[in-house]
Amino acid sequence: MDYQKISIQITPFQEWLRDVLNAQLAEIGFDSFVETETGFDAFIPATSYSEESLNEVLEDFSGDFSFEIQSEFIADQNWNKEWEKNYFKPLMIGGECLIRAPFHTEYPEAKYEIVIEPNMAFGTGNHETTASIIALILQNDLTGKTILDMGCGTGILGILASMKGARQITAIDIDKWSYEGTRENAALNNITNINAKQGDAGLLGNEKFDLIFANIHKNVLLNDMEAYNAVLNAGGTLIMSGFYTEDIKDIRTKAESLGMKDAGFVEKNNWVAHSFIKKD
Ligand SMILES: C[S@@+](CC[C@H](N)C(=O)[O-])C[C@H]1O[C@@H](n2cnc3c(N)ncnc32)[C@H](O)[C@@H]1O
Repeated sequence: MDYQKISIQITPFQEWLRDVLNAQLAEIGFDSFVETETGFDAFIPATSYSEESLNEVLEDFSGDFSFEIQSEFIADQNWNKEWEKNYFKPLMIGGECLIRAPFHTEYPEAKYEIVIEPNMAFGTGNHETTASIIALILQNDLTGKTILDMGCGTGILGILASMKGARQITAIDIDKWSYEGTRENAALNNITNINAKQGDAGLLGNEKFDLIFANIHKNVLLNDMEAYNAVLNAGGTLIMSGFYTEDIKDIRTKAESLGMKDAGFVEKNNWVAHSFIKKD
């Protein structure tokens, strides 16, 4: 797929504005964001890009802020190179989980080493939401557990769960790149117990899980939480992420209305990963 890369510098720079713009641009089709010192780079499939829609989003803030915008067309075959060159560096989380690409040659040793082939799927550990869930997984023994990884992206969470002893992982993503990426990344890491599927909560059936990750976004979580709850074993944990601190109340209200118990949350740069336990 060809992509359009839009680099935006914000003056005066405000982190909260970067988060707000990322959320609003996601609504008009941008699907990946990379933070820069005074702004961010945003990526959108070239066929979905509309300069007019972008300007409409920025106009709302133009009274208080100015934006310097650069636009670059990235042909399909250049994407990996672009990523490799600029963004994806070996990353250590919690002192024991290293995430790297196959092309990295220098990296520290780690107890868990995850190799991710960068493509258009989300999930290299660089985003706060992924990093927070990885940190939570590292704190737990998953031996023998069954896992559902909703919105699996690169498959990174399911791969770590498998390395931590999970028995079987179902990984679902609505996006074809992510579904294919999860299969490829599982193979790259010699993981054989991840069953990747393309789709959404509509694919969930009778199979039950001990632990569910859903790092998607607020609206999908609110909409599909009932379906996640329905396939969670009693006493099992649902970890949701992909929303902001100010959204905790809505997420919690919905979870509690379904009979789940608040099991705490972690917060990183205003991004939240919230755990809930299904009552026995
Ligand atoms: C923020 S990424 C998370 C990727 C990875 N799990 C991680 O933690 O880094 C969200 C993923 O959810 C997928 N997604 C969006 N809506 C979905 C839905 N309704 N059901 C399943 N997956 C969805 C997107 O395609 C994307 O890959």
